[in-house]
Amino acid sequence: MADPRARGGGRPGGRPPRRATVDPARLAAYDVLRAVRVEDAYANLVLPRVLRQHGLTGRDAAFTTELVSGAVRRQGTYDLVVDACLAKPRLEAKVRDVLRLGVHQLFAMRVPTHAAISTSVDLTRARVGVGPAGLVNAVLRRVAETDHAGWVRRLAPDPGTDPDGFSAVAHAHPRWVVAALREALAAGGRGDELEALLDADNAPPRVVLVARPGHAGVDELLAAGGERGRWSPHAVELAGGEPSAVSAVAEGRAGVQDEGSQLVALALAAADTAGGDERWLDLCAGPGGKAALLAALAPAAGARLLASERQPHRAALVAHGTRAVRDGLVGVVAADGTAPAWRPGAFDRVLVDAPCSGLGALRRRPESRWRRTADDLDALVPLQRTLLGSALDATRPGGVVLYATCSPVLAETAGVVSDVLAARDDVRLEDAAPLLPQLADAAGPLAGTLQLWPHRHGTDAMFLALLRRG
Ligand SMILES: C[S@@+](CC[C@H](N)C(=O)[O-])C[C@H]1O[C@@H](n2cnc3c(N)ncnc32)[C@H](O)[C@@H]1O
Repeated sequence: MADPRARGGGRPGGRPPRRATVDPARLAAYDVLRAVRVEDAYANLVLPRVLRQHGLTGRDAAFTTELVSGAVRRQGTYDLVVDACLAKPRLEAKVRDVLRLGVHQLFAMRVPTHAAISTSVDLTRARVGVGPAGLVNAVLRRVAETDHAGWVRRLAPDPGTDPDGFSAVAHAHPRWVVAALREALAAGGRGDELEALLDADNAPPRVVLVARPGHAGVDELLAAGGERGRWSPHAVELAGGEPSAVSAVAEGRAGVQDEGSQLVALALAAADTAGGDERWLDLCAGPGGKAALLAALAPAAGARLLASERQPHRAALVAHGTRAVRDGLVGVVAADGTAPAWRPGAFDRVLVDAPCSGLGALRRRPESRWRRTADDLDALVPLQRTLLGSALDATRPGGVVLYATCSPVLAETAGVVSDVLAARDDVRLEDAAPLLPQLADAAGPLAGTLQLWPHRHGTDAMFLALLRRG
């Protein structure tokens, strides 16, 4: 990753100037971390705005993006390292932000040690004040005495006696997340893949576009520079650049969508529905990626989609995201899926892309692993059960419901499906594998369900279960 200071900011011989001004790439990175901390912002949402404010493009924008993503994603481990270098454990939050950015440059960005330290000191002066500059200098000098692996050896528990504790430090995931992912992998017979999964969570995902059928073709997207996706016939992995610069994306005929999410919509559309097939429902549609793909697919089946979402502002996002595929839409409504406004049995096929912990999408949401807690499941799982039950009620006999989560956590996947099946005698679980014959190695925790994995499929860890009303 190119360091902006390496291009004209330093003196010949590599020594940094004593009174350098801070480069905009690092100022921008700090500003994003501050927004994440103070405003509870999502790094990936706030980043484009901050890049624009600082006039950053190309390699400088890429530097800032990696700096932010890495520092936020690995903050748990970086904080341990920083704390081990402090005489007193208390640290002002602003200073911690600067140190997280400094540590990421030292450990993961191949920024020369002197540049990582001196720019962090300058950043402290510029954004925090002169006072803590000496502390930042001293801490980063200590951090730089050994590399990431050395610090993990020094700080992590023994992997033999505490494997989850070791992985939590080595791969910067909260311990409860490590335990939940280990359990989910083991349920599919993949207990030995934990390290690979945690590594994949720490690698920034490539940007994948979807060409919405009938409105854009894959060839049109390939012309923008990229290659075909691995699993979805509508996917193109963008080689680089801003997706919104692709005209089909700007016009809503294409969109940014992980292949796992594309497969969820494709699986629902591929299911056999004995009898009529005109009325499709997306019960939890916001912000609308899957609704847009379903609405693009529906006309070919002679169907139209109702997109429903509880939160009005997210329903508005669905309306915007589906503007180019309106011929496949009945409409977009803001409605609580647990108290439906439609009559029972009104739909032929229904998607429940349930609100979930999101632990399958950690690659693209750097801060989310540190915000979620195990207690979140206490509210999510009952809601997921209710939404799935409500979706089944909305489906006519013979129709299908696809239940999906962007989480592999067993309570949210196998647990919810098993509970709902046990509570009803008018539903059966069917084999979802034939819906996506191109997919390999995706057996889920219950027979017939599918589980995608970032380290295996290069997608988010989507879970899919196909249920049919009897
Ligand atoms: C995982 S997201 C759906 C993502 C969406 N399918 C897509 O592809 O863009 C879950 C959504 O469910 C919504 N939601 C939460 N509770 C709901 C409820 N009771 N009824 C309907 N939607 C709900 C959330 O606001 C959120 O937008």
